Amino acid sequence: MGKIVKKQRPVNLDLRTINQPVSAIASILHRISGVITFIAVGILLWLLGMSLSSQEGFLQASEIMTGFFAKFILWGILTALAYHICGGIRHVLMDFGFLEENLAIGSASAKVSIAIAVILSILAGVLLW
Ligand code: HEM
Repeated sequence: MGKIVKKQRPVNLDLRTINQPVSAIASILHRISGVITFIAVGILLWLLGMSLSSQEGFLQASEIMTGFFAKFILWGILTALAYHICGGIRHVLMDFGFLEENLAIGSASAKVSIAIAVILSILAGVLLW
């Protein structure tokens, strides 16, 4: 006997039209910040290699880092790293059972990690400019 399935089921797969809970936003940001951090490792190693190659290399790296665009990229990297670490610590605390895994704690800890990352991002901006 076939299953009885409602023909008009609610289907909404357009993520832009779904009101995402803060924990979902925190999760998406954690993935994006992880990918940015991964790309950043290459950029920072390239810069480190240049600065250690010779005296001229060091001056060249210093020169690159005085530009607004380079500072903006570095600020983005530091912001992504700050958020990734905050979100990562939240994950670790949940995994070890220090934070209860329920909706209220999940939402509150997501808000706290985003807020701390915003503060660290502002501090990174102050440090760079
Ligand atoms: C070079 C440094 C790092 C890079 C490139 C990096 C990159 C990534 C990437 C790409 C993911 C996968 C995200 C996903 O699939 O949703 C991830 C996950 C994760 N990262 Fe990092 N990460 C770095 C440092 C850190 C640090 C310092 C922490 C600790 C605070 C951390 C904690 C985590 C945790 C807990 C997860 C798993 C999250 C989950 O279960 O959804 N990561 N990382």
